[in-house]
Amino acid sequence: MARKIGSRYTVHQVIGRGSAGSVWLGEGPDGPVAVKLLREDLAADQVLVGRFVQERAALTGLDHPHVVGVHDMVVDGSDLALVMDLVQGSDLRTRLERDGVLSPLVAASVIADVADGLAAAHAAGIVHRDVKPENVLLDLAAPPGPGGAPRAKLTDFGIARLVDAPRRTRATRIIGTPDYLAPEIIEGLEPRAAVDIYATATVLYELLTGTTPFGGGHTGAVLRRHVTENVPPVEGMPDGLWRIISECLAKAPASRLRAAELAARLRALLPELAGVGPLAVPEQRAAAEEVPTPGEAVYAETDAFAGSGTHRRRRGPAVPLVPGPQPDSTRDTHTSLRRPSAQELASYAEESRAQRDRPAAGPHRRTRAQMIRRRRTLAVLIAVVLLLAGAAAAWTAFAAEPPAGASATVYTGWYPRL
Ligand SMILES: Nc1ncnc2c1ncn2[C@@H]1O[C@H](COP(=O)(O)OP(=O)(O)OP(=O)(O)O)[C@@H](O)[C@H]1O
Repeated sequence: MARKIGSRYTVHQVIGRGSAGSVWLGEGPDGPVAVKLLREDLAADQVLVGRFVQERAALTGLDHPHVVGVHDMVVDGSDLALVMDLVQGSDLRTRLERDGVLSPLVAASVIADVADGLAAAHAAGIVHRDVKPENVLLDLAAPPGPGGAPRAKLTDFGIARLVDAPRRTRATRIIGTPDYLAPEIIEGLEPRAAVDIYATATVLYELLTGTTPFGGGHTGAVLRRHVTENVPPVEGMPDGLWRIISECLAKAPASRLRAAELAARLRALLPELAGVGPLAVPEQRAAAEEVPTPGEAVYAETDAFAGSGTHRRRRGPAVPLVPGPQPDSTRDTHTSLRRPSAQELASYAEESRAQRDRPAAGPHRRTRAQMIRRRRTLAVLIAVVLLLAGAAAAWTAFAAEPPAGASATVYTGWYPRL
């Protein structure tokens, strides 16, 4: 049913839902638009509305072919709406869920588009802070790129920061989606453009392999891996792509490529990626189903954050962006987390080293089948040990004589014959 938003826009039907509200197909004076209508509790927050108005110029000023443009912002009674370019297509998460992995050529082309969009934003002094497949829209109305790759547009610039601030950006809180968080954010540094590069490389890795490099298990484990672990090489990944990913996942922000460099390096690789088939990585895909490691609940602000691995977990409950009613989406989203203390990170580093020394490459590399096998072996071993112990106890109970004065009922174990 049609509904008026401000004096200039009419919305007709919901085309998507996120944690901050719903996205509607709408009509404006210049033609079709997408209208993101923020949740009522957010729209009623005067501080938040003030910040949106304040940042209006920055949000509406970004004009680039690989950025979803925000045309207008409407504050009207209980409605707070962002009027955007209407992108005819799906988001990258939906594509990834459909295809599992993308071919190196398509993945590199999509990420080159994203990096181009980021370069424009960074040049304007805007850090996205929540780059992830959900925030990349694929424009199926635009002529396709190399290898039939859909053209990509980055959306939701600065929205995470605006909606979360000012209540939840205290020094002890982290804003972002765990799998894509750069280590410096976890360690408490001010997020700069390099955090977007780290997240973009994470998305590229995910498009190629079906999982994020540090995701899987409990949120605390994910954050620890970002800070302490290096991503091991992936078999079959084209060398050029692997070098780019490794450089952009560098722990030191200054060592990462700039957005324009990333786009240029990826585009230069495209000719040699033509004809290279998608990677076969069945084992990693199953990793998302692993169970959390016990004792890793230290970071979780609410139970909803447990098991934040976003890869292949899209049907889990959505995590609310700010306190309030549950969002109507069924997807995970960005979260506000307690930042771990230096001591906690140090102890996780220690734990990580211990894990590395074990034969398995780490809990997030273990498949469900492997874990089930491990558990079965362990159960059989325990059963054998218990049986042997029981047999030994029974034998000694019959063979040994109780000490003088000892009651038979308290004599339960082996006792030396005197
Ligand atoms: N400009 C747009 N044009 C067309 N469809 C859009 C547009 N913006 C968003 N959508 C659709 O609406 C869905 C929800 O978008 P929204 O930005 O609200 O949430 P999200 O980014 O998926 O998740 P979250 O905001 O919780 O992180 C998207 O997945 C996409 O399918």
